[in-house]
Parts: sequence; C-alpha cells; structure tokens
Amino acid sequence: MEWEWSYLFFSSIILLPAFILFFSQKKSIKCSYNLPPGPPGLPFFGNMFELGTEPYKRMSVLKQKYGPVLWLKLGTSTKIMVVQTAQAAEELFKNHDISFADRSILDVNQAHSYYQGSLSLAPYGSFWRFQRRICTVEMFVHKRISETVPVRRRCVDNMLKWIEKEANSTEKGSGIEVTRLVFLASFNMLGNLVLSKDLADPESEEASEFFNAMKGIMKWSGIANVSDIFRFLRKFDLQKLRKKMTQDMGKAIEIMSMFLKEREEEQKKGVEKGNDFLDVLLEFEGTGKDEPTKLSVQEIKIFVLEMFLAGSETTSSSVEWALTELLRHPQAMAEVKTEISKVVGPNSKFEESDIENLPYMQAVIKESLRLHPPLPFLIPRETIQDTKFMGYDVPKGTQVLVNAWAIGRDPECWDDPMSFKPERFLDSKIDVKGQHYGLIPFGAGRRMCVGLPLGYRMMQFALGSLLHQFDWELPDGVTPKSINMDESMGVTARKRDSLKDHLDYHFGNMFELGTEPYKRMAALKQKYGPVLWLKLGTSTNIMVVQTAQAAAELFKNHDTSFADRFIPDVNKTHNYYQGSLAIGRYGSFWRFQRRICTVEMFVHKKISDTVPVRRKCVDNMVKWIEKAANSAKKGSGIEVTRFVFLASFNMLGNLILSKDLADLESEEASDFFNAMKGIMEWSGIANVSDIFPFLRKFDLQNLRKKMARDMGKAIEIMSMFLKEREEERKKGAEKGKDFLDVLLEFEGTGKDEPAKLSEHEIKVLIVEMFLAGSETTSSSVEWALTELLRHPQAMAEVKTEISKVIGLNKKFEESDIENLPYMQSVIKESPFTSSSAFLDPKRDNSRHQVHGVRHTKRNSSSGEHLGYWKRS
Ligand code: HEM
Repeated sequence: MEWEWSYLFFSSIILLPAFILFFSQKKSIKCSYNLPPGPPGLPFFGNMFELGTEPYKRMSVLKQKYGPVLWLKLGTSTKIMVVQTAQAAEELFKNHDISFADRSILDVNQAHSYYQGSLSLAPYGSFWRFQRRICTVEMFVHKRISETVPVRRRCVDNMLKWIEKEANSTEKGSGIEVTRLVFLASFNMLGNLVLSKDLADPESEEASEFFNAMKGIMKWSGIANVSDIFRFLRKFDLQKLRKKMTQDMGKAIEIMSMFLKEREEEQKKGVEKGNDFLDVLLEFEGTGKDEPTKLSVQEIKIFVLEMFLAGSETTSSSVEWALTELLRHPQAMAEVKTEISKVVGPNSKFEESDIENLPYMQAVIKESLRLHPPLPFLIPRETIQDTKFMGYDVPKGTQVLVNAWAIGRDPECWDDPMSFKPERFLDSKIDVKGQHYGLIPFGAGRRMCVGLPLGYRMMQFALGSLLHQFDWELPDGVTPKSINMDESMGVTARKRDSLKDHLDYHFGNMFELGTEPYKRMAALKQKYGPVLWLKLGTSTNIMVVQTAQAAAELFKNHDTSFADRFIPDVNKTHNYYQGSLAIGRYGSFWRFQRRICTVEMFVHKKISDTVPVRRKCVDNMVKWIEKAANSAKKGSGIEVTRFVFLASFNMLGNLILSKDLADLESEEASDFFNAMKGIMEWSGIANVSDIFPFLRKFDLQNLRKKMARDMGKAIEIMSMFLKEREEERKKGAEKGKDFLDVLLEFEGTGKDEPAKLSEHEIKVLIVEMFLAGSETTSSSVEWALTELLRHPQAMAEVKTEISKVIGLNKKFEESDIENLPYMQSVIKESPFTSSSAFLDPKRDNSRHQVHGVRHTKRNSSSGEHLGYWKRS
C-alpha cells in the first residue's frame, strides 16, 4: 500500500477538492434569482481566484463557455455581472442605461469623502446631472476646446523639447521612457486648462508636490484592495490603502486650497483672467432648484482633482499603445508618417487643425483603442434596482463591468480581430462616440466619458506631433515580434514594461491561481518553462516544478533540501502538526514515524495478512452499490464515489482499529466519520490566513475554529477507542494485532526514536492514516472508472481480461491483480491523463515551497454520477 503515500494528503492553501465545489454549488442552487451563468466559486472567496492580473482577458476566455453575460461573486458579498459582447452592450446602453447608471464606491474613495463630490462616482441623480452639464457646457464644448488650442500647443511643444533633450542625453540604442513624458504633457495640459498652471514643472515645489500627491492617488486607486472584496475588513484597512489615500488626497486638497486662495487674491487685485475651468466653477451661479446656487469649496476642489484623475493617465496610456502598435507594424508606421509629412509638410509644426486631414492616423488611433481600451472594463457601474436583463435577474447593487477589451476583439464583430489593421476604419463610419457598440473605449450611454472631446483631441495631437517630429525605432535587442504587449491593471490598463505592476504589490500571484491551480500552472509552463516562481499574498513564496526532468532533478539531487512541509493554519489546532507524519518537520521523529509505518503497517507480509479485512469491506461496498442501483430510477445513475470512499474508510478502520467506522448504525463510529469528513473539508478550503499570515489572528473564515471543533471531536473519540483497547488488553481479549496495537506496544531505543509513543502522537498518527488514505483512494478509483466510461474500447478490453482471468462465477480477489496487466495499465494511465499534481506542499528547509494538490473529480459531488449497469 506504499502507493497510497504517493497521493499525499490534505490541505495546502491552494488545495481545492470536491468538497469546495460541492458546497459552492449547493449554495447557488438555493438562490431564487435566475442569475447569468458563471464559473462556480469557492466558499468565502467566490470567484476571486478566477480574475488573474488581467481580469478582462480572463473574463474574455470565459465568454466561450458562459456566453455574452457572465456572473461572478467576489469574496462574501460582491456580485458582478460582466457584459462581454457588442450585442449585450447595446442591449445594456440602449434599453437599460438608467437601471445600470450608479457607480460602485471603492474603499479608498471614502478618503476625505471624495466620492461625495465626484462626478465619475456620483450616484445617478440631480447633482450628477448638474456636474455633467457644467462639464459639457463650460469645459468640453467645441468652442472652448478651440479657444484653448494655444494652451495645448505650448504643452506639446514642451513635451517635444523634453523628449529631444532626453534622446540626446541617453546612449544610442538604449531608448527613452516616452510614456512618462506623454503623461507629464497630459497632466500639464489639464493643469493649464483647469488652473492655468504648469503642474508638471519640476522647478516649482508646489507643483511637484501636487503632481506627486496625484500620482499617489492614482496608484492607490489602482491597487486591488482586500477591503473591497471582503467589506467586513474595511475597518482594518489591512493594506493601509485608505490611510495612504487619505494622506495623498489630503495633500492634494491642501495644495488645491492654496491655489484657490491665490486665485481669490488675484481676483481681488483685478489680475486679468484667463477664464480657465476654475474660474467657471468659482463664478457659477445656479437656480437652486435642480442645481446648487453656488458650489462649495470642497466640491470645487474635488471637481478639479477629478479632471486630473480621469484625464491624464487615460490619455497618455492611449498614446503609448498607439505608438507601440505602430512600432510593431512598420508598414503602418511608414504609412502614417508619409500621410503626416504630406499633409503637414516637413518644415511646419503639427497642428490640431491637421487632424481632420489625416484619415489614416485617425484609423490608427481607433484601431489601437479597439485593441487597447485604457479602461478595459470602463468604469464599473452598479444597478440601481432589480433588473431583468437578457432574460436574467440582476439584483440591485450588482457591479456591472462592460468588457470593452473583449468586445473590441470579438470575432462576431470584427474580421480578423486580433490583427492590427487600421485600414478597416478607412471607409467606415464607425467612431468612438458611443454609437457603435463594438468600439467603446470611452463607454456609451448616460455615463460615457464626459471628457471625450478633449481627451480624444489631446491624444491625437500628442501622437501626431510625436510621429511628425521624430523617427521612432525600437531599442537595441527588441524586435517588432518581441515587444512585450502584456498589460497591467492599475487605474488604466498600461503596458507592463513601462510602469511597475501594482497588483503584485499585495496579492502577488494570488489571482493567477484559478479554481484548478494545477491546470493554470501547467498553462504557464509554456511561457515560463519547467520551474515556475509565484508569490502569494505578502510573504508566501512558491516554486512549482512542472516537468518530469525538473521533478527528477528535485527528487534525485535535492530531495533533502526540499523535504520540509508547509503547515497550513488549520493544522495548528490541537497541535496536530506536531504529531503529524505528513506535515512533520524533516528530521529524526519523522524518520521514525515513517519507519514504523513502513515496517509495521505497509510491509508486504502485513498487507498479505490483512487480505480478509479488505475482502469484507469490498464485499460490503459491492452490496451497497447493488442495493443503491436497484432502488435508483433506471438511467439516473448512482454515486459510486461515495461508496468507494466509505469502503476505503472502512478498510482503514479495520486495519488500524479493527472497527467498522463507516457503520452508520454505531453512534460513535458515525460521529468519528463525520468529524473526519469535517477535518477533510476544512483542510481543503483555501484559507486567507495562509495567504496573509497577519490575518491569522482573525480566523476570518472560521476555519481554524471549525477545525478545532472537528479535530477535537475526532481526538476525543480516539481517546475512547484507546481506553476501550486498554481495557480489552487488560482483560486479555484475543484479537488480531492491528496498527493501534503496534503503536501501543512500540518500544524504542530512546536514541533516534522515542522509548514510547505519547497518547497524542498515537492519536494524531491514526487520524492521519484516515485523512491520507480514504479520499485519495476513492478519488483514484473514480478517475479510473470515469476514464473507462469515456473510452468504451478500453472498458471492453479490461472487462474481457478480468472475465478471462477470473471467470464469471468467481469473486475478484487481490491475488488476481498480478495476472491483469491491462487493468494495471489502466490504473497507471488514469492519474497521469486526468489529474496532474498529486503531491503535498513541500517546503525547503529555509523558505521555498513546492505546491501540489490532491485532485478529485468535480462532478462527483454535483449530482452527475457515474453510470452503472448490472453484471449479467
Ligand atoms: C483617451 C482619453 C480618455 C479615455 C479613453 C476615457 C475613457 C473613459 C471611460 C471608459 C469612462 C467610463 C464610461 C462609462 O462608464 O460608460 C470615462 C468616464 C469619465 N471620463 Fe474619461 N476618458 C478619457 C479622457 C478623459 C478626460 C481628458 C477627462 C476630463 C478631463 C475625462 C473625464 C471623465 C469623467 C469625469 C468621467 C465620468 C463620467 C460619469 O461618470 O458620468 N476623461 N472616461
């Protein structure tokens, strides 16, 4: 039975056995809403691990399985609907725009009550309408945009100068960081339009403090926050994001107060006004009916901050993407440059007025926005009321994400969607103004981007100027094919190479895992090779070994270095880990435990001596299955796994304790059975305390508590068994020597092994045998049976072999196995094809872990049972 040990045990933080799915599915069945379809989530975490670091990409993949509208749950309470096709987006914006017109407020947006004065986060209502009106009429109206051409001209000239200077001072071939300079220019344009100030001026202290505070605000808004996934954690602000946001927002507001004061003084002195956006806001006088009579100072400050937040990074990231796509497509680069030089001429500056005469450049920009919308999910909306959408019930308070990224790449909408082909827009009326739902980088409907006229203009002007002024080439060592096109999520989707990946900051690769991490990791092998490095949460380092060659290297040459185990939080209850063989530290006690198992329990003679025990248990199993099959409706199938599990449990019960522990008539036995099922369940649930060790003290999922209860129960019953056994032994009752006797009678040298085993050590070792041996065995049988059902040819062959060797009227005996080479091959083939990693998490003696999982068939607990037919 040594092979049972190769399928080692229970929990790791990424162990996701059938229980999880069982419970999550049970829950969703109870729901009375007809929700859109989506992947089953985990208890407590929901679909959190489905997201990845580029959730819009992951969601787009899920479209193939779940269709145009996807349902997700994050953490304990966040409901999310993702709209994934142009058709579904059209339905939303045309027919349900009002129902979906609220916004979700992130925890960081509570800092300085930002959300209360914000246009982009305002609930749909009169104050939002008023704010939007003032933007549309006073700031983004065509006339004002034309009046402010000189401001943008000056800012773009500065940008070109910065780039020239930087290009001249860097070594040839090493490249310059264009994004940063385009970001500075966008920020400066907004500073001049809104406040008549050069805010990216490194020589002004005030300006650079404001700039840094705004960069901070963008950074904190872009980091995934555990407080948004688990709202009950808000009060702890575990990542300190609200604190940091409060600091930077406080700084920005303080500087804004100084600007306001300056402006008031200028006004008093009668300094001639430039009539910027600040003036508009200060001078505003409303009716007091559906708009205020005056704007409060706080409202003005937040209004102004918002313009920077909404307009700077979106614009610069759009320019960066367009430039990157052109560098990847030299043909398109040549074409756009030829067009610009024809229209603008080599000796003139690129002007905003040139844009309308540059259809190819406009097409380049649309094509780039189609493939790389800077806000891939737009700005999440929220349902105002329960809404019927495309036949589904969408409850009030659901976050609605429109996957503009997936829509831009939808093959039903676009020919050859993954290719960069600006030509597709040359003779087309499709634009970005929210009327063509296949191209919605600025959103659509009531809440679409209010700054579109300005943002689009700035983007076109900046890109055109960059293309006209400079010849662009890739840095040394980078080719059009090798450019890294990965994106990273922050406030906007940016190119990963240019800005640091913020998600890594707190969550590490947590969102990479998915619900079947071994599959996700296997997919990553193609990119990262045989050994993968991951970080979970703040401190857990993981190395994943993905090929036979790397495994050979590990097991042959580094086995001792990697021989420790990771101890999950739940295994600390009742000091379980201290007596455990499976997660015990590599050392003399572990060696002794292993020896006693090998010599006393799994030695060939012992296994042969206990044939009758297994015979009895298998006979029972066959009877149970027969009975269930006779009473089940024809064709409905029976739950084979459960019976195999019971039989495995029973075999162990008999071998270890000489007891039928799956005997549901004995109260003691069924208490033990239930406690053990509990222990397996709690070990198998991914635990936030293992990802963020600083959360351990809160035991947020109550897993340690539940484990303590069930482990306590199992140990208590074990104490009773021990007492019974002691009494039997005192009475001299005759019985076969089982594993408990071996442990009780053990007498060691007291040198590299104990002289006697303590009661705790005996109990833990026995509990462990059940944990390690029952579900692993039953799940392997289930997989083998499933594979045979999927391959009727192999099924016929194995059955023919068995009936030839055994004959029809004899029972299958263990001794027959050696004469059944085909059946043995079926068993060997099954775990390899159907399940990948079966190893328990290992840890090297200092810090690394090698993670693995036990893999059980999903459907086994969801009601889709294996078919059964009677032997004729
Ligand atoms: C290329 C540049 C830009 C892009 C791609 C962009 C994109 C977007 C998107 C996708 C939305 C959400 C739409 C929705 O929820 O349906 C949005 C909203 C918004 N944008 Fe922009 N934007 C850009 C530039 C600007 C600029 C320059 C400003 C202002 C200076 C601005 C101000 C806003 C505001 C205030 C909202 C919130 C509107 C509301 O909730 O009613 N944006 N933007």
